[in-house]
Amino acid sequence: MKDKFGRPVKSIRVSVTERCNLNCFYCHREGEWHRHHSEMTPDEIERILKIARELDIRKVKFTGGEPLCRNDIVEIVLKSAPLMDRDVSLTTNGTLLSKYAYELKEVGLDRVNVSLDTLDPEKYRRITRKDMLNDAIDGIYAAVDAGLNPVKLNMVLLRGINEDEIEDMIRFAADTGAILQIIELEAPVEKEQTGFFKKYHVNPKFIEEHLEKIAEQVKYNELHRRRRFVFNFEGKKAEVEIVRPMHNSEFCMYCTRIRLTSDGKLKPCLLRDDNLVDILTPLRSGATEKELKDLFIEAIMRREPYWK
Ligand SMILES: Nc1nc2c(ncn2[C@@H]2O[C@H](COP(=O)(O)OP(=O)(O)OP(=O)(O)O)[C@@H](O)[C@H]2O)c(=O)[nH]1
Ligand code: SF4
Ligand code: SF4
Repeated sequence: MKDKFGRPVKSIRVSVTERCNLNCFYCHREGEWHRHHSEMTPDEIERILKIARELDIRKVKFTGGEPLCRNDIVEIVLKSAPLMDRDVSLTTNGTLLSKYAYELKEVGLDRVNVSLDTLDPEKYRRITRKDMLNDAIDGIYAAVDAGLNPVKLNMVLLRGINEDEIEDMIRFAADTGAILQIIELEAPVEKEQTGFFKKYHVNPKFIEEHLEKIAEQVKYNELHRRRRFVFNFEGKKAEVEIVRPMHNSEFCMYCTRIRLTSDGKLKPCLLRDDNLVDILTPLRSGATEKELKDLFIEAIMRREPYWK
């Protein structure tokens, strides 16, 4: 199904919890700024995903907070995977992944993105306020070993903190067989002028320009219209994607995602909080499938590109 701007909706990002065992200073919490404690059950998630599937949404990504903080995450994936035949993935900070990677693979998880901004324990502590770098690294190795493929590493570029680690991160990703995603710090327009954003934001365009020169192959990520640069790094194959969401009208033009917040609201855009559609409350009060599907369609119709 397409929205008013002709953009098809192909994937859903389901936040299963807003809890997290880390506390990164820049966290955008998948755009969930309202604090709440209610979470959807695996059966409720399954019911909502069935409706998504009827609307031809066939890819799901589980997010949080930290999705592995849910001790029923395996059940959630087990129930959801058969509905989404194309791509079942999860974005995690990796610290609990060595415990779950094999089981998640078994119940239908295809791939995983792991947040890793630095390989320096001191900087990791500064960013996440926790001393868990080794747990995250163990989680990455477990994910590769379990056959989750691809494993992507998400590195948010932070001025004055990890700009000097790009080579080390490329080396680590190439050594582990992971794809490195270098991500621009992002914020909605009203937060763009804050001291915080100005202090840490770096435009990663210069990295893209450099990779354009050295790449042996440029693959095209059809899902996001992002380019993936493949090159030889110290004798190993390295793959790097640059995620540049800020003021990127192309990124929004080809946005095919809708979100479901952990308290059951359909969220048409990461950067907006004023157009949510509550689907969980009607579901809990006995709404029919038709009524729930209409709510889903309403949320799709509220989608609009953020950067135009
Ligand atoms: N503006 C915007 N940024 C997004 C959106 N989805 C993801 N991002 C950015 O991309 C970063 C990485 O997100 P991931 O959850 O790893 O997913 P992804 O890389 O977009 O997706 P895949 O490559 O399919 O795994 C996030 O931290 C955001 O900065 C979105 O819908 N809108
Ligand atoms: S690990 Fe992710 S969800 Fe948790 S605090 Fe850091 S950025 Fe936020
Ligand atoms: S419209 Fe743009 S900002 Fe909003 S979710 Fe899609 S890509 Fe992100």
